[in-house]
Amino acid sequence: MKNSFRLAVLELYSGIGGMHYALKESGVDAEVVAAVDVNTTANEIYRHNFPATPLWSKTIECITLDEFNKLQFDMILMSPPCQPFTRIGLQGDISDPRTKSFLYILQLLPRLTKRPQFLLLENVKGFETSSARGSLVKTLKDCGYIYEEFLLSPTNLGIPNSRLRYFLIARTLPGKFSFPATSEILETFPDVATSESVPERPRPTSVSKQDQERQILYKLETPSELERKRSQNSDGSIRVLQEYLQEETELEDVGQFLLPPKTLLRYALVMDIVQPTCRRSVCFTKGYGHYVEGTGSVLQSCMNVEMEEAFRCLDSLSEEEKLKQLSKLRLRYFTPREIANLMGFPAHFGFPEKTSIKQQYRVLGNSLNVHVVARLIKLMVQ
Ligand SMILES: C[S@@+](CC[C@H](N)C(=O)[O-])C[C@H]1O[C@@H](n2cnc3c(N)ncnc32)[C@H](O)[C@@H]1O
Repeated sequence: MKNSFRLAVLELYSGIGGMHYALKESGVDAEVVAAVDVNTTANEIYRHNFPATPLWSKTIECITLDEFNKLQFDMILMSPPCQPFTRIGLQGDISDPRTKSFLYILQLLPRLTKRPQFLLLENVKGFETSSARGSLVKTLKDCGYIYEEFLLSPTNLGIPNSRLRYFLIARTLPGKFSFPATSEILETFPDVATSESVPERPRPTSVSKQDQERQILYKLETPSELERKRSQNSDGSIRVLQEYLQEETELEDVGQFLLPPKTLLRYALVMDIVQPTCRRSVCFTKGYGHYVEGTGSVLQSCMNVEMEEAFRCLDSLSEEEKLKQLSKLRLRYFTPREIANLMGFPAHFGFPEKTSIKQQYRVLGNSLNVHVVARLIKLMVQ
């Protein structure tokens, strides 16, 4: 029987349950009454971690109004497919078939016998200029909601990972948010005094003048990219990557995460390489571990060698010599567990034994930063 104080939550496009973890972390007294997703692998992982949650393995558009009404939910948490809105994609927006289920939800909202009090949506940067966002905002206004939009990244909370995403939180009138609502898209948390998000161990790493002078463009990077990375690494309000890494002794087979020779030779100059002492990493996407370029950072796991030394005069070397030189860095992929750490998944989150590493990267790349969403849920409800 439903506890009358506990909020009933509908988790749409539930994937591996990033929203569910965020809900738990938010401390809001709530229970997921149904999670919906069509992806078999994601659903197996969801079930593995939330065996007691009703998981509907079907497409959203085949769920009837009646079935939704029966759930009596107070909150919707959802991350609709983002491919129709990605800046590098075709931006099919509402004409992309993958937006169909989202438009179906917008049609249902005014027809529900009891409208949910709260709604949170996550999507990629790019969604804010889409027609889908226009339809969402119109529906919310027509249904008597107030809303606030955000463009946030885990770096806003001192986490050394970029994952800039669009978020919208909404609640029904006459309720109001605890912060002054604006018509702007907020790029920081309204309630986060900077000191609150600063982690315990920020030690600003100042780059010495001598080091700066030694920095040369040995990779295919523009001077402004290099400068951006340097300034991120010296931002003491961000934690260091080391805090999110596994001990190599913890890894069953570290060899499987080392970059294979072919990849080293082909992509060394375009990879985003970070060290454990860095305060940054780029967004991990679903192609991580499979494609190298633009899918996430790789880690230099041997620190006895300067990166600059490994890349010196690379062009003039034979393939064999090149490989020998680059191998000294022991470049490896972040493990799925390390990516889960950066994305805020708790230590007890796990994968069923049969989930391959490739599948783990894929579902994590599709998921979200739990800490960022937890903070937004709290902000929406309080
Ligand atoms: C961006 S991911 C959401 C990830 C999720 N928040 C998580 O933490 O893993 C989108 C998810 O929507 C699911 N999906 C896409 N279209 C769907 C539909 N029409 N009905 C149900 N699920 C759908 C995909 O299988 C995918 O898992």
